[in-house]
Order: sequence, then structure tokens, then C-alpha cells
Amino acid sequence: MEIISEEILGQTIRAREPMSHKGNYGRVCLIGGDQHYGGAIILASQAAVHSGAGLVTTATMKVNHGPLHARLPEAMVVDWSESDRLTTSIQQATVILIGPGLGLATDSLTLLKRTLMLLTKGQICLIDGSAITLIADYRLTLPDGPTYIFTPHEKEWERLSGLLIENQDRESNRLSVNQLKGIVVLKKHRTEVYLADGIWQNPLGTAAMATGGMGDTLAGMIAGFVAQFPLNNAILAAVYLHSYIGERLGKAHYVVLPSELITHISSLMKRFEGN
Ligand SMILES: NC(=O)C1=CN([C@@H]2O[C@H](COP(=O)(O)OP(=O)(O)OC[C@H]3O[C@@H](n4cnc5c(N)ncnc54)[C@H](O)[C@@H]3O)[C@@H](O)[C@H]2O)[C@@H](O)CC1
Ligand SMILES: Nc1ncnc2c1ncn2[C@@H]1O[C@H](COP(=O)(O)OP(=O)(O)O)[C@@H](O)[C@H]1O
Ligand SMILES: [Mg+2]
Repeated sequence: MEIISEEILGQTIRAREPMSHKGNYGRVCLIGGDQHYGGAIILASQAAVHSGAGLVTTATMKVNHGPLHARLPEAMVVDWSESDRLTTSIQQATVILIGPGLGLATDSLTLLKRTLMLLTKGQICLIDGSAITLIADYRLTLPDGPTYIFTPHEKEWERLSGLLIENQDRESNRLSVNQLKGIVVLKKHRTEVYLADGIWQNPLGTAAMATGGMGDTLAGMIAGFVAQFPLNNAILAAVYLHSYIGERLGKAHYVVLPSELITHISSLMKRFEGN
């Protein structure tokens, strides 16, 4: 197992080409946010935009449209029950993130199944929060073709892998990850990233980050990073930078609010950008 270090940031976050445009920085489609958890998809969308994703579309329950637009006019919004528009947004996306605040209702399950069916080869699909729980509860199989990134916390990983939290050692995790045919970001105090060819541990992070919405924020950051940078490095850099900011803010704050962390992403990306 290797430890992620600060060099990953300069190696991954590149200075932008002068002639580039938003189309060069990925189209991210985020799906989630029911009537109870609108904040989760708002945070994920903000994190994707602040990480530099070129175009962001958020498919969420209609009740969340006003709040999302008020906080993040950069995002386009789709009513997740409008199936034609949703289909187009998913088909046009280079990166799809499903799960933050999706909820576990029948409609959410239907939406998840429809999304999975629409995915094609070359797309990157991040699976977080409720989407992980639904896949575990209903034993959904994921179509071959897309690249899958799961971002479970330990309890979600227990549901998905069948491994009790106390049995989640690296060897057992590796075997379960291999069966999933995806990348797993196992979130905890010292988050572990299971790539196809190795396991990486994040050395950063603090209990000041233990507050609702912090994982939704990480999911949005990973989505923004994989939309722009090479896959494995993008995941490692997003995980590292999320905790780097969290630790810095945690020195002066008892609790770090995800919405505050998000406001620091872009300035730190600028500080660490490589050529
Ligand atoms: N503002 C919002 O709208 C929020 C919405 N959220 C959404 O709520 C849905 C349910 O997610 P939750 O994670 O809250 O609920 P879950 O029921 O999936 O998991 C939370 C439980 O797991 C346990 N647990 C064990 N190890 C853990 C670890 N390392 N990290 C975190 N929890 C651990 C906790 O004690 C807790 O009881 C998701 O869709 C999520 O995106 C949450 O992110 C909270 C904030
Ligand atoms: N004690 C801690 N030390 C380091 N990181 C933490 C700690 N508690 C939470 N985090 C981080 O905060 C995030 C929490 O994710 P998650 O539980 O999915 O939150 P939510 O679903 O509420 O958004 C993860 O990235 C996790 O690593
Ligand atoms: Mg979560």
C-alpha cells in the first residue's frame, strides 16, 4: 500500500491551455437530491463546479431547483422526472455522478436503474451515497463498458461488500473490489483508494470533517477532477486535496462546513497547478 503525497497535486492539476474552452473540461451530470436531501446534491454540484468541470448539469427533484440555482447559477438543472431531458443529459455527459441525497424510494431505484442502462463505454460513472445502498439492497448488476468509481463510507461498504466494518482489512477489501470491477474510494479517517493496480492511503483528514455533506462534497470534487485529468491521478488528487483543505480549516475551526471547504478548492488548485 502506498501513501498519497502532495506531489500528486502538481502532477495532476495542469495549467490550462490558453485556447481551451469549457468543452475541454468535461460535462458532468449529477443525479440526486430528493425532498429530504436537496443539500447533498447542491454540495456535490458546487464541488464539481469549483473543481473546474466545464459544464455541470444537475438532475434533481423539482423542489430543489430554486435553491440550487440560487446558490449555483453555473449549474444547469433538469427535473429528474422529465425522462427525455434526463436521458439527453446522461448521454451527453462524460462523467455521471449518481447518489448524493438520491434517497431509497421506489422512484429513486427506478431512476438509478434507468441511469445505469443508459451508460455507454467511455463514460465514467461515480456511485455514491444512496445509490450504493440501493445497489447493495437490490443486488443490481452494472452493465459492462463504463468505468465505475464507488465512494462508500465504511457502513456503505459493509452493505455493498458484505464485509462487516471490523472485517474490512485490505486483503478482504481487495477481493471484494475485484468482484465489483470498479475503483473503490473507501472513506474513513484514513481513506483508502482501491485502484486496479494498487491501494493508496490518504494521510490527511480530521474529525473536524465529520459532518453531514462532507462526502457529497468529495464526490463532486472527484467528478470534477476525473472530468479534466487522467483517471487514477484525478481520484487520488481529489481525495488528497479535500482532506488537505479540511485539515487546514480544521486548525482554526472546531467543525469544517462542506460549503466552506468548497470555497477553497479553486484557489488551492491554482496554488498547486503544474505545467
Ligand atoms: N444535507 C444533506 O442533504 C445530506 C444528505 N445526505 C445523504 O443522505 C443519504 C444517506 O447517507 P448517510 O451516510 O447519512 O446514511 P447511511 O445510513 O448510509 O450511513 C450512515 C451510518 O453509517 C454509520 N457509519 C459507520 N462508519 C461510518 C463512516 N466511516 N462514515 C460515515 N458513517 C459511518 C454512521 O454511524 C451512520 O449511522 C445519502 O444519500 C447522502 O448523500 C448525507 O450526506 C448527509 C447530508
Ligand atoms: N474523523 C475523520 N477523519 C478524517 N476524515 C473524515 C473524518 N470523518 C469524516 N471524514 C471524511 O468526511 C467524508 C464523509 O463522507 P460521508 O460519510 O459519505 O458524508 P456525507 O454522506 O454526509 O456527505 C469522507 O471523505 C471522510 O473521509
Ligand atoms: Mg455519503
